[in-house]
Amino acid sequence: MPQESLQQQNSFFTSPSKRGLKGLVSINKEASITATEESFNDHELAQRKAEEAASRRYQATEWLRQMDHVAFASLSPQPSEEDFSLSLRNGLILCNVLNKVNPGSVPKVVEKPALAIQSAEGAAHSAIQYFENMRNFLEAVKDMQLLTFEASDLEKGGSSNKVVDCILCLKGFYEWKLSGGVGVWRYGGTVRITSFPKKSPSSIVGSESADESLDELDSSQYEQLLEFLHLSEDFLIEETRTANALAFLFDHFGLRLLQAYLRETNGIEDLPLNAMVIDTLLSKVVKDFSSLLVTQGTQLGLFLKKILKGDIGCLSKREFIEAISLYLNQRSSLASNDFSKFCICGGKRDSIRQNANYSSKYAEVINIQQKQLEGMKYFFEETKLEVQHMHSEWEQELSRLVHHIKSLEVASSSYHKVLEENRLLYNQVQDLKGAIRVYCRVRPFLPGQSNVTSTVDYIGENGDMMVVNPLKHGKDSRRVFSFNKVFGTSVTQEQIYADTQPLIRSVLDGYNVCIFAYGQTGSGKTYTMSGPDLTTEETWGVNYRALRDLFHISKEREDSIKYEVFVQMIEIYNEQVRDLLVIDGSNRRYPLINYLS
Ligand SMILES: Nc1ncnc2c1ncn2[C@@H]1O[C@H](COP(=O)(O)OP(=O)(O)OP(=O)(O)O)[C@@H](O)[C@H]1O
Repeated sequence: MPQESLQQQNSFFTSPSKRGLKGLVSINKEASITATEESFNDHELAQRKAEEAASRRYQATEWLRQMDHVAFASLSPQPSEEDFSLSLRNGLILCNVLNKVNPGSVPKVVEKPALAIQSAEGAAHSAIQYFENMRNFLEAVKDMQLLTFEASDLEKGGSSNKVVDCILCLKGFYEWKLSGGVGVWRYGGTVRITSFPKKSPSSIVGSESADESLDELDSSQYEQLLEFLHLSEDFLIEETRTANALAFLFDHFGLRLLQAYLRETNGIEDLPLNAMVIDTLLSKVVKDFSSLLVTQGTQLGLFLKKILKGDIGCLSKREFIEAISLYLNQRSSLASNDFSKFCICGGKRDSIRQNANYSSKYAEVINIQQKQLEGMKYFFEETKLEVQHMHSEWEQELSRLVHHIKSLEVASSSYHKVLEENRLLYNQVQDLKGAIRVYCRVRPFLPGQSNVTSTVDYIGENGDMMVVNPLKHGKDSRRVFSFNKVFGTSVTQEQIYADTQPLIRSVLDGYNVCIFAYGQTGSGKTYTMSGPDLTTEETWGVNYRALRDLFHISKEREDSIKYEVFVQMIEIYNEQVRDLLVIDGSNRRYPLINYLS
């Protein structure tokens, strides 16, 4: 459908690649519109075109009325085509509006409201009187490379559509400028390419509503079209850079803002950062970024006007470009103007554009580096604080440890003192008990000796023992012997060792101790000193129990004292000393030492 095709063409602001393609697409669609139009009812089509033209005319009129008080007074909100042309024919409204859009474009405007007689009869006189206005307006518009029209288009039989196109184009340019002049601009839904050939046929560039169909394109227009498409490619490259820079700026700024929200918004940590929350935050960021662009554009405009000393009201093109260069240099030196290169639209002199690009790129690099530096500085400060904090914590911990160690030292020295005292007392007790102690153990009868009568008559608690000699009579038959202690036949190995054990500890405190068994053959010396069964701990004799305690105590004291234990086991038999630890059966004579641990 033709209407749909037009809507599709009018409803985009797409990526550069899509826009690059659009030049071709729009022409093809216009051709298809022309072909399809024939199948439509002529009347219906004409009516629709008239409605569309009227709608665009009202749109242009509304804007003119907003921009200029003369237009407000002389133009009705919805003028007929004739009234519209008549009101604009003297060029006064157009010049006034153009000077507002681009101050100084028409330096001299013939302004005699009294003579602005709005009547069909006075049109010729008015056209002559204000011919200068119209000429100046058309030249200025052409200089600005906007859509233009012929003066005759405002006369009877002329095409007011071209005039409407020119005004809407001017409107689009004005709005684009107000929003900061970034990138490309559009009017009536059509992207305006800001790059033109030296002799640009501005009347066809981007003019969707032009009445001409593809069929009507003559060869020169076709060449112009090809030139336009070629230039579109150049523009495409330039615009891709612009788009990349904008994408970078947005990413940088957007992510910074997002980061700031996440850091500074209270209670955000309670929110689950799911896709919906991220989307919401990002849409807020996008909104902020958009408003920043608009604000920045407005401020830029104000700043430029200030630099240009707006009260002068007019400057030559060269002066204006010089002022922009000056402004860019100032902004570059401040290293904070990411948008500077977009302030100059395409189509200007190459040298100016290159300077602006270099300046802008330089500013961009400096800006990025400065931001990185700021980030590093911030990070450095944070790390420094962290290190200082850790340092003070370590110092506190260290002083606590030093204090603790000192108190331990004090406690340790006291402990050693007490321990020493304890040892002294202990060994004094052992001395008091007697340096030489003699114990007597009575061996039970061996199996098979049950009929024999024991010679031990009585064993006293104080170490006395009475022995009966059946071969003697009277007083001589009984004799009493005194020992430190007498152990009866039922005493266990453990009980025997209990009286010996304290002496083992004295050995480790540096006292000399000697334990030996004495008695006739078969009296139980081996039984008492070694024990009948080494595999059973219960039956261990004095030797093994003493060694076990020695190793146990030396283990307990290993942190403070290191003991070396040597063992030797000897037997004195028939007045000969023999080594009992020799295992080859040679019974080598003393001294021979075996090292145990
Ligand atoms: N208190 C005891 N209870 C039970 N049996 C014992 C006791 N003392 C010794 N005997 C037993 O008496 C026997 C002789 O003991 P043992 O060999 O110890 O004597 P001895 O003095 O070492 O002899 P020798 O001097 O000839 O070596 C062994 O059979 C031993 O088991």
